[in-house]
Parts: sequence; structure tokens; C-alpha cells
Amino acid sequence: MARREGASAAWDRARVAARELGERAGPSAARRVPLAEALGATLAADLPALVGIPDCDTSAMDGYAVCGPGPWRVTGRVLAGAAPADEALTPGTAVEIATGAPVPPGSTSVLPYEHAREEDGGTVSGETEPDRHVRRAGEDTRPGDVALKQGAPVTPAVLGLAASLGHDALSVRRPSLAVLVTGDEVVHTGIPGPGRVRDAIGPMLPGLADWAGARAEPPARLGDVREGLAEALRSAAGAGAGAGADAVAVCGASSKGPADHLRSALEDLGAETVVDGVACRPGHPQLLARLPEGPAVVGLPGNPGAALVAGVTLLAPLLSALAGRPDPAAAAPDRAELSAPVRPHPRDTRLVAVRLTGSAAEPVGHDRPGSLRSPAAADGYAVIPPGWSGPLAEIVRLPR
Ligand SMILES: Nc1nc2c(c(=O)[nH]1)N[C@H]1C(S)=C(S)[C@@H](COP(=O)(O)OP(=O)(O)OC[C@H]3O[C@@H](n4cnc5c(N)ncnc54)[C@H](O)[C@@H]3O)O[C@H]1N2
Ligand code: MOO
Repeated sequence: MARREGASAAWDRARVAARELGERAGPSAARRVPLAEALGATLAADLPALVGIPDCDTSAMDGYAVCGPGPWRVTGRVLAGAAPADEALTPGTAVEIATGAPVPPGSTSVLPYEHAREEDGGTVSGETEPDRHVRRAGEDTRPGDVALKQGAPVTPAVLGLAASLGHDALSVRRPSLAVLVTGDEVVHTGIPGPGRVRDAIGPMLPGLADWAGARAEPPARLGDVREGLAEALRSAAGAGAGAGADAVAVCGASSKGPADHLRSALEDLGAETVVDGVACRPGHPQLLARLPEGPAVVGLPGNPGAALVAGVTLLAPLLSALAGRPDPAAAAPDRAELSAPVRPHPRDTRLVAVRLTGSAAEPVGHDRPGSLRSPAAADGYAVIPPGWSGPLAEIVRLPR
């Protein structure tokens, strides 16, 4: 196996390496999907306006579209959805109008009902200023304007915007993450028997993948067999039938035990190792490699607390780069003051689960690599490098 970075990588260097590997692999393929399937993906192309907002001059208020100075004789009524009128209003006339309805040509402003006085003979009067409460065609967006640049995450607001601009489908990227859960002792439902353990990593991965703009495939479950792992990696990479994933997460098998076959399986496949261990606690056996077929492999340590740290250290930077968007874990570089003392590790960066209140970070406690109790109650991790002397620490957010 070709080695690029022999010893454990420093924690911040590992994050950069994961991001760079994703960028080197290039963004994942773009696909056109209906709006209803685009939430959480990343725009693969700029979003143009297929229609102006508004598409014609419309009223911003319920009231009267008026022409010139008042009082005005009311000559009709226009509701939203009506076709724009051909006939222009003449000075001294008005039409009753609904919010969103097209104002007739010649309208100089809209007088809201609240400001209108009804006079005898079907006339109204009131104070108004030119152009008041009229939305001119294209005032918000002109046809052809780029309303949003590629790389934007598709949020509920983006879907609403796309629909208002006339789109039924969007060109998006959403890298796929194949998931391999290893371990003869790992069970997937119910209460584990003696010596068994419930898979606690597989259930975290869809949320972690979504957070980074990717989609996790349903997990494949493997025993602790080297050939089985190599075969599963080859198949996840797209050798044989079926499309390959953009990245593969392997849960467990990352350490040095007799049943930990990830490194040897990667060697069998001729993979390039990019990060072989990270100098952090928990999570030091995590691993990043690239298969000859192209997909990146992230080795998540079997201890679930360590796997989550690897999720923010290697997986999120990699997947977000493949999606063509910023790393969500690094999106808001944040610092906070720790409200209780924390001891740094002599060599490794500690990731300490914290709750955030204002500018204070309170360590949750109960930090154990085999447990998720602490991160489950946390907003993020305080980053405690060796030699840290506090109380300010960098904060890496967890997906909420
Ligand atoms: N000699 C050494 N032993 C270990 C080292 C080391 O450096 N030298 N590192 C320790 C650390 S730190 C971690 S973390 C683990 C990593 O282990 P693996 O990735 O090889 O995973 P396993 O050995 O299969 O399992 C470790 C532990 O986690 C449980 N597990 C595994 N998969 C899951 C899952 N999907 N959900 C919940 N729990 C899981 C498994 O039953 C074990 O208890 O290695 C240490 N050892
Ligand atoms: O670092 Mo292990 O990854 O402590 O649980």
C-alpha cells in the first residue's frame, strides 16, 4: 500500500488532508432531480430566474390602484390571478385591488383600505405617494438573473425560491457513502446478548452524511474476515455490477487486533493511504485511504465515541468537498471559554464534548471513547491541543 503520511497525522492536518482528498477527487457527479428530492443536496449549477419576481406590476396591499391625485372614481375590481389589464387607468380613476393582483397600466400608486375614505358616488380619497405599494415587474428578480450560485446547500428556502423562479427540477450533487459495519460481535436490532454489542455507528452515519451534503447507503454487515472486507470494499467501489459509491465508511476493524483487517484489506486492494492514524483522543486509529477505482475510504474506529470524532475529523471534510460545499464542522470557526478546567494530553489533541451557552463552553463530562452519552448531550467539541492553557478553546460543532 503506497504511504503518503506515515506516522499519525496532527488532528488539524488530518482535517485538511480529508478536505484535499475530496477536492482532488473532484465534485461528485451532478444529477437532475425533482424539487421534492433535492433537499439537503448541493446546487451543481447557478440557479437562473426563468421568470421575473414579480412577473408584472402588482399590488403589495389590498386597497385601490389609483391614477394621479385623488379623489378617484372606482371603476372595477382586480383579484390575484387576473391577467394584466390592457386598458390603462385614467387620471382620477381607481380599481379595487387585491394583494398580488396586477395593477392596471397607468396606476401611480396603491391606497390601502385602511387609508382610504369612501365618498359619495363610488369615489374614494386618501393620502398617497407615487409608486407606493406597487411592486414593479422584476423589482426583486429579473428574468435570467442568477438568484443563487452553485455550491449552495439546498435548504427549504432554496426549494421555495427555485419553485418561485419556475423550476420543477434542480441540478444537484449528493455524493453517496457506502457503509460497511464490521464485527462478529455486532448486532443490529434488539437487546444484545452477553458479549454482543448493538451497532451504534451505523445509525449515526445518515445524519452525519446529510450534514455534509451526502447520502449514506443502507449499511452492509460484515464479520471479521479479511477477504470479506476486501471484497466488500471492492464492490462498494463499483467493481462488478452496480454503480460505485463516492466514498466508503468502514466501521471498526481500524486497530491492531487479530480481527482488525482494514489496513491489510486496503493493502490487498492496492489502496493509497492518506492518513494512517490521527493524533487525537478519542479516535486515534482513524484512517483515510483511496482505492485504485477512485473512492475514498474512511476508517471509523469501532468505539462509537471515537467513530463520531472521526466523523467530524475525516468524514465531514471529505464528503462536503465531494459535494462541493464548505465543511459543516468548520463552517463557523468558533471559540468559547471553558467553564471548567480541562487537562491537555501530552501528545494528542483532545476533543472534549461541550454544551454551549453564549460564549461559554461547559464540558459535559462522562468522556469515554466507547460511549456516546457525552456527545449526545453536547453541542460540539472543544479542541484541546497538547500544551493548551485555556480558557479559550476552538469549538467544532456537532450536527444537531
Ligand atoms: N493494541 C491496541 N489496541 C487498541 C488500540 C491500539 O492503539 N492498540 N486502540 C484502541 C482504540 S483507541 C480504539 S478506538 C479501538 C478501535 O478498534 P477497531 O476500530 O479495531 O474496532 P473493533 O476492535 O472492532 O472494536 C472496538 C470496540 O468497539 C466496539 N464496536 C465495534 N463496532 C461497533 C459498532 N458498530 N457499534 C458499537 N460498538 C462497536 C467493539 O465491540 C469493541 O468494543 O481499538 C482499541 N484497541
Ligand atoms: O481513540 Mo479510541 O479511538 O480511544 O476509542
